[in-house]
Amino acid sequence: MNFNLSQIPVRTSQPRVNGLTMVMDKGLSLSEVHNFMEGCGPHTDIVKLGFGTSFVTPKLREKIEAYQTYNVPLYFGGTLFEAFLIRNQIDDFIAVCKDYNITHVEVSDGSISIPHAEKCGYIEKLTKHFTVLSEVGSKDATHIMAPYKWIELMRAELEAGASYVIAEAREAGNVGIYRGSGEVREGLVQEILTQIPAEKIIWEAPQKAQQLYFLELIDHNVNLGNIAPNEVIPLEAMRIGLRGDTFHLYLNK
Ligand SMILES: O=C(O)[C@H](CS(=O)(=O)O)OP(=O)(O)O
Repeated sequence: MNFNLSQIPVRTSQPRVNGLTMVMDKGLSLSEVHNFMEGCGPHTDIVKLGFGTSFVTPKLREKIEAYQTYNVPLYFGGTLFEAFLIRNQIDDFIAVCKDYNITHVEVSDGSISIPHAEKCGYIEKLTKHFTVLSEVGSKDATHIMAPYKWIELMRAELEAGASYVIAEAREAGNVGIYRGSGEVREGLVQEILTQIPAEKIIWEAPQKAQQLYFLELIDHNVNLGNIAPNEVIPLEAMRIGLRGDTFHLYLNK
């Protein structure tokens, strides 16, 4: 930290296993990656190259290598996994990830329907090669799942070998664990937490109010995802009580 300030809650340290900040990169250029890492590397634990952006991003290899020089694990968005899967190209997906020395993959079914046993089979298969993050929740706002179902799917995916389960929200934070307005489905979240350890869940929380909800509900070391690159430092300050929204959380009254 840059100077001494008392009553700052202790953050887990990198490489973190909880307290993760997962960032969604939707197409930063090579030089922007270097700038981003210079400014936010100590507070960025994992980077998702969003949806199919990797297919069209110029200098992809150099960009991935750049992240790797900063020791930040990265993975292709779940949509890209689904794009390979629906084209019967899962072995090509594995080959591409290996070719780029990618260590993490996301297994999701947000845009397509996969029988759950089959999804768990992909998780199992991919854990032989990579650290797997699996995602629960649909990108279709009309697809509402009961809390018991979320719990059942999350539990099965962790048992299949996923290191974390990601709770779907999309880039806007308006589906999955949120209502269309962005409001948290609080009953759902709280019920999930009765059965699934918080350290094993990455909550997609692109909006500040959503991040704040989880910081207050769990703690400052909650795993949060789909954070925009320019929101990494503000989130880090908010985690430790240095933003108005959390200012009083850690002060001895
Ligand atoms: O990166 C992806 O594939 C998508 C992007 S968004 O969240 O739908 O905007 O996310 P994912 O949660 O990884 O499926």
